[in-house]
Amino acid sequence: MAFNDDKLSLESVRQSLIRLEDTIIFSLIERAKYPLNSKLYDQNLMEIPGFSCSVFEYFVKETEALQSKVGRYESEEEEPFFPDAIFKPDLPLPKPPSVLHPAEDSININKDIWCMYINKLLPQFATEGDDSNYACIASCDLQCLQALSRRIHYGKFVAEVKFIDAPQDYTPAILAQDREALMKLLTFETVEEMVKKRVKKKTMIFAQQVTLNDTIIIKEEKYKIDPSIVSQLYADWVMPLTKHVEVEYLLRRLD
Ligand SMILES: C=C(O[C@@H]1C=C(C(=O)O)C=C[C@H]1O)C(=O)O
Repeated sequence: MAFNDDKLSLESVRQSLIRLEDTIIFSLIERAKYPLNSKLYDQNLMEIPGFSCSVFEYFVKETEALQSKVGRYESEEEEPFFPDAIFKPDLPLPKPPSVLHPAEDSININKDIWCMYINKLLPQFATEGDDSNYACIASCDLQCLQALSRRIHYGKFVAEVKFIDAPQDYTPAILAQDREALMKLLTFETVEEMVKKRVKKKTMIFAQQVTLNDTIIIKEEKYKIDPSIVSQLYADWVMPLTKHVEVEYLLRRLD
């Protein structure tokens, strides 16, 4: 994404984050087609030979194992949800370029993203019920989780460009391992306000019911997903977790 450009810049990284908003909103709209289907996430629903987990966890482990063989996790933009269940790629594909400090490898907050998504976010927008569409729903959930994880771990790239642009500002706080000072330095409240507003506006557009008559229905109850849930998701989780990743990366930037 941003590093396909000649030069990694805060502008190019922010453009990638803006594009990722579309991916997140569309994947949530897809998931919202289905009811909650809570059995999918039940750890004790059934015995899966060789696994001791929910059907969804089994689906994610097996999918990540396959995707790892084709090199998904060779990219600095991708983090697995189950790092212990992935493989080294078995195809001789070229590796994406590396632009981050090697310490990036130690930062993976997917456990927090998983808990937030299943326990907090899904119940807000998935209707109660069970339609037995487990495989389709698991696939939608994984799309949502991968998009959210990519966006949040993109904080590593944001932190890298911020450090490169102003090492004199960040170095003292890194040497002092001062999380609070780093958080203050990397926070741009006006940008965050714009993100929340843009995400709400995009959801209002993408989640409309489009018909062939001229009247586009924009009543709140007709949106495929409530736009305020998505902007709240950004305010409460996506941006704070992105900043958490930024701080964690910067703390290790001079290792
Ligand atoms: C990602 C950035 O860092 C911080 C996090 C933001 C976000 O998650 O959208 C926005 C502004 C900053 O407070 C950025 O500066 O663009």
